[in-house]
Amino acid sequence: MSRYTAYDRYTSSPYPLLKPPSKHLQNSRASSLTIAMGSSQAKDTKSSGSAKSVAIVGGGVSGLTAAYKLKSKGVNVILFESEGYAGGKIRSNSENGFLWDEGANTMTESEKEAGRLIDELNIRDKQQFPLSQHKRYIVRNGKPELIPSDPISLIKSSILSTQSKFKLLMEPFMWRSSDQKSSAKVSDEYSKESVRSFFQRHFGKEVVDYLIDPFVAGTSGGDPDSLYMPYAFPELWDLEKKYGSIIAGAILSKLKAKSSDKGEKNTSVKKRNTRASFSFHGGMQVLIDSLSKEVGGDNLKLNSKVLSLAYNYEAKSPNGTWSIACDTRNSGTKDITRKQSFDAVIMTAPISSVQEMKFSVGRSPFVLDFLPKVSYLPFSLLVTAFKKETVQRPLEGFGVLVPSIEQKNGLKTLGTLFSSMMFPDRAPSDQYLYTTFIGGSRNRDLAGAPLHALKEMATTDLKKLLGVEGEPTFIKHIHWQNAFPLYDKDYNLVLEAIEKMEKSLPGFFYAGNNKDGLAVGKAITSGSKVAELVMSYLDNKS
Ligand SMILES: Cc1cc2nc3c(=O)[nH]c(=O)nc-3n(C[C@H](O)[C@H](O)[C@H](O)COP(=O)(O)OP(=O)(O)OC[C@H]3O[C@@H](n4cnc5c(N)ncnc54)[C@H](O)[C@@H]3O)c2cc1C
Ligand SMILES: C=Cc1c2[nH]c(c1C)Cc1[nH]c(c(CCC(=O)O)c1C)Cc1[nH]c(c(C)c1CCC(=O)O)Cc1[nH]c(c(C)c1C=C)C2
Repeated sequence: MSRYTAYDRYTSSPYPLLKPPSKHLQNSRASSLTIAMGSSQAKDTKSSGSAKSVAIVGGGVSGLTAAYKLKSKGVNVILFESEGYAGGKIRSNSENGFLWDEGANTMTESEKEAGRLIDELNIRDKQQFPLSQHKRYIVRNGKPELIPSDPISLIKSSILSTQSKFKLLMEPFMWRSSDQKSSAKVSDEYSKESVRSFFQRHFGKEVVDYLIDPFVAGTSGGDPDSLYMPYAFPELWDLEKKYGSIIAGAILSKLKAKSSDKGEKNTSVKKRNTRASFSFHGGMQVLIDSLSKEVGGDNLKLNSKVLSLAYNYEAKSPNGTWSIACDTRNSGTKDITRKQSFDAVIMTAPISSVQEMKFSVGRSPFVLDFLPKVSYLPFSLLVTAFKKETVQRPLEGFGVLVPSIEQKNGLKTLGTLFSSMMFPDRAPSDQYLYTTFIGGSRNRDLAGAPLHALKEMATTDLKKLLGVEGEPTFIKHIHWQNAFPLYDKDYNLVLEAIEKMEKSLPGFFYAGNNKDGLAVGKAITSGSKVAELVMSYLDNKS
């Protein structure tokens, strides 16, 4: 299974053996439909008999989920994917007894839609939970320290100074009842506050340096100065608005949720630990393969890079249709192909790709100059294996994260997943497999370093942290030039521009991780929700 992309460079080894819902946007959808269609057009067409057709652009997990959901409701779908494979930022690979993920390594069911999809696809029995997943490490003074997993062990641990522990204990005193008149003040004062400033106000600098900084690096590739609270942690941002203290707020809202759950039946989904991370036997690819199978090969147009989208309508008819032109040269076709007549379009390609596409409405071009430039984070992943006897201090668990401040101890990587400790069947039994992340907003330049330099960085850090000796027995390099969008200070402008596109273009919908959050579960929810919106749009279209 080897796949090379033009979009993201993939370099093979020279060693053969070797939680942000964009509520503002979701709420605005109903009004955008009214504007796009006019109230006189809103007729029920369920009984019209003719099947509707929808074009989906982008075959990542959000596009595949949208296609699967629509198809299961009887809608004709065609999914256009520029690469020769589906999955986008999810893909697994295997060679010589090793199996590794090149994009997302794990996911959770924090989003209900993710659990629902796994059940619908019938892949529950393929779920694979990492061994000792709660053992996660942070580097302090050059050494990996276990991150305490509950408040008592945090107080007991040596990961924070006494002063920081005291500040943590005092944070609940920032609490205000939600009906206090000044309740919105804190967040208003610090409107668009950076992640660093927010957590520093609540917990102090050391907590930011040793807990928040590595956490945001390990979940978004960002850093506390570039990320902004309303987009990076919308739930905590809202909790503060409501309660002042985030610890007290979290406890109170958990209690409220528990009491409102009491009446509900104890379903198997409810009993599941939705926060646990997992993959599948065969890697994250299992999810993609299963979705692709459901969507069906004929509906999945690979090697089809969308170049332009046109909304065509006739003066006297209220209902227009979309046509799409794509470059299919990679699939052996000589030319640009035009596919006609879709009732709606779901766009899941990154904004940077949308900016390269041409849009038109009738005979007029629809110019996208209002779409701001999105900043994307580059990454290199180094997958390495070492003979077990050459690793002096192997650690059990999920992985280790390196706080920025620890760069002073010569560490250059952002963190390493203990891939075969989590999933022992992914490497021969005499070897350990690791996945090391380099780059992100902390070290944009390092992400593009040549392989020999990246290999040196990864092995040097693994030597310091785990005591690996000698050369890796196996190495793979994956480079993502645009791994994640950075939800920075002005990300609201991007979200507003997406909303403007949706309002201005009839039957045009946007979904995916450039809008609704980075986690795989959020991309699934995004695809699922957009399919529902499209269904109600189609039902209202005559
Ligand atoms: C290295 C890495 C590690 C990650 N780790 C995790 C993790 O452990 N857990 C987790 O929950 N999430 C993780 N993520 C994030 C998660 O994988 C992504 O956010 C999610 O998969 C995005 O899905 P998507 O469908 O929104 O976008 P994408 O997967 O980016 O899909 C968009 C698709 O659009 C296609 N496209 C672009 N332009 C065009 C065009 N012109 N025409 C047609 N198609 C086009 C692209 O080829 C792509 O397939 C990770 C991501 C990366 C990169
Ligand atoms: C060091 C860099 C990275 C590592 N993984 C990612 C990066 C950038 C990418 C990533 N990992 C997760 C997500 C989803 C985030 C979400 O909102 O759920 C993304 C985009 C999953 C994840 N990884 C870590 C945590 C705490 C989570 C959240 C889910 C969970 O709790 O399991 C921590 C972590 N990431 C990396 C390492 C080495 C590590 C911890 C030791 C690598």
